[in-house]
Amino acid sequence: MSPIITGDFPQRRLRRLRANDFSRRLVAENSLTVNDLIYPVFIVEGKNVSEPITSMPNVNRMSVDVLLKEAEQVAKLGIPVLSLFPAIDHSKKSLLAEESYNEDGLVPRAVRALKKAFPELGILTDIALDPYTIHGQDGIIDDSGYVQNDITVETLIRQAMVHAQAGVDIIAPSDMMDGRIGGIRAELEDSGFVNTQIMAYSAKYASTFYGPFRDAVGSATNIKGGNKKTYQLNPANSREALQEVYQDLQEGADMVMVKPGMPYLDILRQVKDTFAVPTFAYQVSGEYAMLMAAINNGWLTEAAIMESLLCFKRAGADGILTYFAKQIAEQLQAGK
Ligand SMILES: NCc1[nH]cc(CCC(=O)O)c1CC(=O)O
Ligand SMILES: [Mg+2]
Repeated sequence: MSPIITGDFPQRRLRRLRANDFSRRLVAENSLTVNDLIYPVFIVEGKNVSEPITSMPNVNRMSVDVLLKEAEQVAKLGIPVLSLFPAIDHSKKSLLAEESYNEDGLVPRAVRALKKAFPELGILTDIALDPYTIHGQDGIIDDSGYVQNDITVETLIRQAMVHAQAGVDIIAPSDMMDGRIGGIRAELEDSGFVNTQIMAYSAKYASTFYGPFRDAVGSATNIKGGNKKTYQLNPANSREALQEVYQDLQEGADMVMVKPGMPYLDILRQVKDTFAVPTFAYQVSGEYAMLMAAINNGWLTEAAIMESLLCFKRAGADGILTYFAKQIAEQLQAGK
């Protein structure tokens, strides 16, 4: 180790700087600010709808009118980005997921309403077919149930273009098909959307921690005992995650993401150190559910939330998608 940062007791008492609040703050290596937050929300059709999600306490599915009120608070708090996840009525789901590229669908309508009311608030949309397929898989399946890559990518491109036309700021493909970033980027360029940003869910693992999300968007019952192991990464792997990130960057991603968050902090650190690009982490629904369950039982205090988010910063995240975004922004604003 460098002599500059080593030193032996008692010349160097490491506890000295920890003795006061002022010096702990002064020497803190990382901090969380409101600028690090992306707030994921669930949307549904209807008016004045706000329905609770059992496995995600305090998170509701909102109709667009309710979302606009929520977005006003989000913008006031200074949260940079809101990310939209639709729960689609079962009658609109199909094998080919045609509703995913309906110009008058729930997501494009929500994007247009949000961009009109709050032009400064960044809007991110998820690109994947799972809210729109009857089986809950992220793509189009063949007779054996296998998710087919290339025809799925064609549909994802259509979905992305509909979102771009609605005015979305950030397109975030979460489907893990090969080549989708390149396909979407080429079509955006050809259509003049040169400044539409892409945040790629690059290192997305086949995780059980997405369970509560699948309840929230209503794909859980559809996917039944199924899984997404033929396209999402194996939790045993890390070298492969770097290859995924490399490909997405080569194909035109502006930002990359690691998902889930806390169980994959090692991947986050490796991605940041290897590529030095804007890198995000998703504190997913299962992580939210775990923390809320423990907090609501009195087994953990609420301070666990801030600690969990700070760990992402320490591991190299430039920002975090978290269902706690609004709550934490309020806490930060209050100076706590
Ligand atoms: N492609 C859909 C998608 N986009 C974000 C999440 C998970 C988010 C969360 O758990 O909070 C998922 C679920 C999945 O891949 O099954
Ligand atoms: Mg890939």
